[in-house]
Amino acid sequence: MTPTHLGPAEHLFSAEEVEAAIQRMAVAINKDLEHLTPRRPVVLLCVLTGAVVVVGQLMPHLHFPLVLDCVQVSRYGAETSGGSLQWRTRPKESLAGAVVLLVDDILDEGITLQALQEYCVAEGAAAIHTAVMVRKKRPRTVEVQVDYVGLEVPDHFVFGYGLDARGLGRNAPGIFVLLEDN
Ligand SMILES: O=P(O)(O)OC[C@H]1O[C@H](OP(=O)(O)OP(=O)(O)O)[C@H](O)[C@@H]1O
Ligand SMILES: Nc1nc2[nH]cnc2c(=O)[nH]1
Repeated sequence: MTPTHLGPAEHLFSAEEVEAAIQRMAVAINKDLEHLTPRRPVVLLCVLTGAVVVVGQLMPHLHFPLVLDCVQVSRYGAETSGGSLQWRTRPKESLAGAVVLLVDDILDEGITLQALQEYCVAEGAAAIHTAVMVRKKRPRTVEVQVDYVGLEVPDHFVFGYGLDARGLGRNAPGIFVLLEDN
């Protein structure tokens, strides 16, 4: 169902398609991480706010010991183009020596994920794995390594499944293109 209160939108992926993609990501992540025997559980870092939905769906499919923590950064706010990265909340877990699984909803320019990877390195993470629910098909502003990708979306502003359109639409059941901004 297309949410009408956000204006005209194009439906890209249904909830079922997104859930299937998240499950495929979980299979790939399990393959890489469930046979590790780290001295401590994997630290799953949920990149708030948008990743809350993908993390909630991914976690029950992950079959290795993990602790959930979050980091909150923002560079879009109510806009559809990004600005400078604002740090809101840092992780509570120590990342020193930890295997970190960074999970975000979208990779667009790559600035957010790159900054978070640099943060994890600076905090002494032993290994960093990165997963995004959707990756935008566009040239990246910065070089960034992504290990697990759910779905590819065209170079338009998208919302749904945790992704917002001016603060709304995070609960939209699927992924949509916001037409009036594209
Ligand atoms: O690859 P980039 O161009 O850096 O963009 C990706 C980031 O943009 C969105 O966050 P946003 O700043 O909108 O915060 P939010 O998660 O609170 O919506 C999204 O959740 C990613 O973290
Ligand atoms: N909601 C949303 N957030 C983003 N952050 C970077 N790109 C996007 C996008 O297309 N939609």
